[in-house]
Order: sequence, then C-alpha cells, then structure tokens
Amino acid sequence: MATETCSLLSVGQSEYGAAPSMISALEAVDPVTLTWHNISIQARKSGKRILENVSGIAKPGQLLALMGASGAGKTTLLNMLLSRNLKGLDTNGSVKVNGHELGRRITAISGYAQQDELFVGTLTVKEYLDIQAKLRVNGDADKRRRRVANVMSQLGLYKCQNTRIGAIGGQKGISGGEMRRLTFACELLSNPSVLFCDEPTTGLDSFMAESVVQVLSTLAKSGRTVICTIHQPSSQLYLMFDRVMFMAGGKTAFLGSPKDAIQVETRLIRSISNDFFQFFEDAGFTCPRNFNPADLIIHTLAVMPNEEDKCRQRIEVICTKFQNSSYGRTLKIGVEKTDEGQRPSERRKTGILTQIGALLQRSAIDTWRNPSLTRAKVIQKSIMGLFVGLLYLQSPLTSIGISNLNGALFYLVCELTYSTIFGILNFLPTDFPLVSREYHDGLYSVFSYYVARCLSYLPLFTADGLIMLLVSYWLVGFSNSLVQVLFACLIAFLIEQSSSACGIMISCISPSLPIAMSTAGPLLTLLSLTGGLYANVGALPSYISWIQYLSWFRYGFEAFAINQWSSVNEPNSTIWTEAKRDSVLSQLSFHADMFYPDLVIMSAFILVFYSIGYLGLAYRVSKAR
Ligand SMILES: Nc1ncnc2c1ncn2[C@@H]1O[C@H](COP(=O)(O)OP(=O)(O)OP(=O)(O)O)[C@@H](O)[C@H]1O
Repeated sequence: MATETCSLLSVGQSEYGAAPSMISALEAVDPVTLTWHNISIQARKSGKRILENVSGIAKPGQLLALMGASGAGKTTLLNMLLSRNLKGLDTNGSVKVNGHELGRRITAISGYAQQDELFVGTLTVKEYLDIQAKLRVNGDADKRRRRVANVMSQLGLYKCQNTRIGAIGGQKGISGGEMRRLTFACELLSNPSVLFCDEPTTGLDSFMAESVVQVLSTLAKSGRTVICTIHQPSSQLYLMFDRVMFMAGGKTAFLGSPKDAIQVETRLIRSISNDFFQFFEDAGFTCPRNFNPADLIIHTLAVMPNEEDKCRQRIEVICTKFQNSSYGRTLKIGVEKTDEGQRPSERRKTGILTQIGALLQRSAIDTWRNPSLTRAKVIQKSIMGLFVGLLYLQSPLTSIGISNLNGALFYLVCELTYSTIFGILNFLPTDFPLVSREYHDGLYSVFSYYVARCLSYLPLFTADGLIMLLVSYWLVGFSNSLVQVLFACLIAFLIEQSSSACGIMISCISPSLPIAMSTAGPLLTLLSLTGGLYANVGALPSYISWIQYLSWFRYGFEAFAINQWSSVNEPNSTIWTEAKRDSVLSQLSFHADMFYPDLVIMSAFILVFYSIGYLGLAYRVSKAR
C-alpha cells in the first residue's frame, strides 16, 4: 500500500485561483494495474457481436485513451471494465485488478466520471463538494474539509467555489470546463486508485479540452490509473496521453504509446510515425504531412456507409496485423503474465445516518433555493382556505347548514388530496438519473435516499394543508374546542400524508411521469366517488362497495365528520346530544365509534404506500445498471 503523499503542483492553480494556505497535494493511492483479457460481448436479443477478444492493460501513473470511430465499442468496453450498464448483453472474458477479479466491487476502488454531468444545480460548487464528501469520505469533519480543500485546489475550483452550479435550461452557473472538473473533483473525493472517464472533452472548446486532459494527466502522474474514451482529439491533446488504444469493429486495432516529445508542430506527424504511427504505415496506411494522426487513424478504422465490406476487410487486416505485431505480442504477454498483487483497499460506505443527513441537507438547500413550489403551495392553499371559508361562511346548524358543513369537510379532503398527489408525482422522474448513478457509484443505499427525500417533502406537504384548514376553520364555523381543532389538524395531516405516500408510490412504480399521471387521475376518481359524499357509503352496490375500504377519502371524511359533530360551538353545545350527533352521522352511514379506527387505517395506508414505493424504487434503481 502506498504510504507517501504525492506532492504535485496543482493543476491550473494560478489560473483558476487557489487558497494559498490549503494543502495542494493529492493523497496517495494503492497502485492498481488493470488488465482485461479476451473480452467478448454479444447482444442477447439480436446476437450482434459488440466486442471480440479484446485485451488490454492499464498501469498506475498512465493516462490511457480509448479511441475509435463511433460504434467501435469504446463505451461498451468501459462499461465492461466497470461491470455496469451491461443489461441485455452476454459477456465473456476477465477483468482483473492487480490480478484479482473484483466484479462489481471495482466501484469501491474506482471513480467513474460519466459524460453527462448530473448535479443539483441550485447548490454552489463548495456546498456540492461538502455534501459529496459526507457521502464519500469515511472520517471526521476535519478529514472531509481537508479532502474538499485538496480537490478544489488540485482542480482549480477555488475561484468558482461560491458560484451556483446551474442547470441546462435553468439558471446559468459555472462553465462547461468547470463542470467537467467538478465531476472529477467529486470522484477524487473518494481518493480512487482508478479513474474512468467517458468522453471528458466532448462539448468543450480546444482550450477547455486541453485543460481537462491536463487534469487527467496530472491525476495519472499522482499514481492513479486513468482510462478515458475520447473522440477525435487534436494533435496536441493526442500527444498528452501516455497510452492509446484504438478500437475498430469491436476489436483492438492498436494499443501502445504515442510520441510525447514533439517540439515543433511541423515535425509532429512524422515524429509520431517513428514509433506508434509506424505500425499503421507498415500496414500500408501512411499518414500525410500536416494531418492529425488521430483523425487519420479513426477515419481509417471507421466503417463508412455504402463501403461496409471494404471497410470491414481493412479493419480485419489492421487488427490481425496488430495481433501478430510486436505490439500485439507484448500486450498478450503483459496481460497473461500479470501476477496477483496486493488487493487494493476498498472504500467503505459511510453510515446510514450520515447518508440520510447529507441527502436531507442537499434536498433542503435545493428546496430553499427553489422557492417557487413552496410559494405556489402556500399561496394556493391560503386562497383555497379563504374561498372555502367565504363559501360556507358561518354555516348555521340547520339541516342545510349541516349539509353545507359536511360538504366543506369533504371539499377539504379533496383539496388535501388532489394538489398533494399531483404536486408530488414528479418525486422520482427528476431525481432518478442522479439517484441511480450515485447508488451504483456506491455512495448510498436506496433506503437512505428514500427516507431523506420523503422527509424533505414532509414540512411543505404538511404545512400547506394546515394553512388551508386553519384559514377556513373559523370562517366556516367548524367546532372549535381545542381538542377538536387539534384532532382536525391530525386528520388533515393523515389525509395529506396518505395522498403524498400514494403519490410517491405511484411515482416510484411507474416507468414514466405520463404513466404516473394517467394512473393517478382515474384512481383518485374511484376513491373520491366512494368517499362518502357523492354516494352514500351504506348504499353502494356490492360490486363497487369494497372500493370504499381502500379510500382515504372515506376514512378522512368520516373522521372529520365524527370530530365535527361530537360537539358543536356555543350556544348550541348544550342542546347538542349524542343522539343528534349519531343522527347526522347516520345520514352519511358513518359511525361515531369508527373515529380511532379511521385514524389507524389512514396511518396503515401511509405505511403500506411508503413501503410499496420503496420496493418499487429499489427494484427500478437496481435494474437501471
Ligand atoms: N445493449 C446493446 N444491445 C445491442 N447493441 C448494442 C448494445 N450496446 C451497444 N450496442 C452496439 O454496440 C456497438 C458499440 O457501441 P458503443 O456504445 O460501445 O460504441 P462507441 O465506440 O462508444 O461509440 P460512440 O463513440 O458513438 O459512443 C454499437 O453498434 C451499438 O449500437
């Protein structure tokens, strides 16, 4: 195990700004040699061969670039090395870390910077890294602070540490290059021995692309094994890699080193041809002067439309030549002769409470910085409360007044349900890509995410209902003894929680938001129609009647009604008897002794809905590999 701390100059420190007092060195890692041997991958359904006997080796201290035309198999190889995203594929061959097959456990020693960046855009760079550190660094607050300071310093993120990350189509935040460096920074917090990057320079201008490859090169020099896929690098970038692997038609066309000591631009291509490019020239494909070598090779290895047979033949020639060349033989020996070395130490997950705390903090900041939902709900519920209050203003205890009060109670049940459920159906779609990625990166369990996310919704989806209830309560003239008001608040809470738990459940088990929406609509119609106001629950036909027992509309309405009619406001309270209460309730086929069972049943609904939602989410996240 490595014990020394590498002392590197921070990448672009002066350019991007760094805190001078901070330690600007990356912590040491266990050196890792990654080998892959005879990897063959086939699509299960179509039988299409995606990779064929691909072998390779990546060593600590080296930056290896996987290159090739589109469809060559670069991403599939990267996924195989990481043992993820292999759904629907049959795989063969072995991937070894210091001679050990780790399988999925490779995530515990590696970082994977994926091409599409997923962040919580409302957070600043520093806040995001602090929370990531809580999820990735096992240790005390001081260790986390140092790790964050180190990676910010190494990746030149100090200057933008207080800038919000921003989101595409939303608030503008940090630049594309800074986002890419933030992705690496998150991965580096775990101090991985191996770093995988999928197309790290795509979408960046040449200056940004160079700075990103410079970062990767520096990370490799710190003793890490860095592997990235890359599309058409410029001549300059191309020379920054320690090793390049060219792929074509799912095979290895070359794995070796490009020349890196080129001083004069005009000599660049000829100089490369001395070593790396020599192989392609020997195969009969010469590189013209002033031509970007990577461009030429990728072009040579591409399968052109309308010339497929010719291209495939050419690829076959090159791949066979490579296998029989000294490069191919050296590679074969290197891969086969890798002895078992020390198993690198694996990152341990942080505790479940730490995970929940960090995720809750992230959600809370996001909600706080995104006040539109909160504001909309509070305003909407205040207006609805006022409207209900004015509509049923001080209803008298006449038969019409009693019926109005029951109508007001049922309306409250509906309002607590509909806006909650449709407000929460978006629970998963927005979060899902980030959650499933972070879960597969080994940052936290689905349970931690689920608990934190549900808790983060709780205050808003409780307060809004109570605001509506309390705004309307005295206006309508509901029974206002302290006990009745408190019970009314509890009932409103249980109704709103039943709705949000049901919304979360539907969101977690539906494959998409439109399906969730079209499930929720008819379901709520059924549940509200059997809730007790539109049709008397005692007179429903038997083939429909059972639905009422699945309806929190019914239990919530019954509990509200029992609470309301158990006693009434002065001066009528003295003449209000149990018989009168029972008579009002019996009009609705409700029973006074069902009050506590109603509360218990709604609590059970909440538990069951949350549990099903959790199981649905866990299943979907596990399948999203
Ligand atoms: N699950 C799958 N089922 C069927 N075919 C697949 C599957 N995954 C990948 N392929 C096919 O395998 C080939 C290689 O895909 P891959 O994404 O690895 O290529 P790539 O070199 O990374 O391409 P690009 O540079 O365009 O991202 C493609 O033809 C792709 O359509």
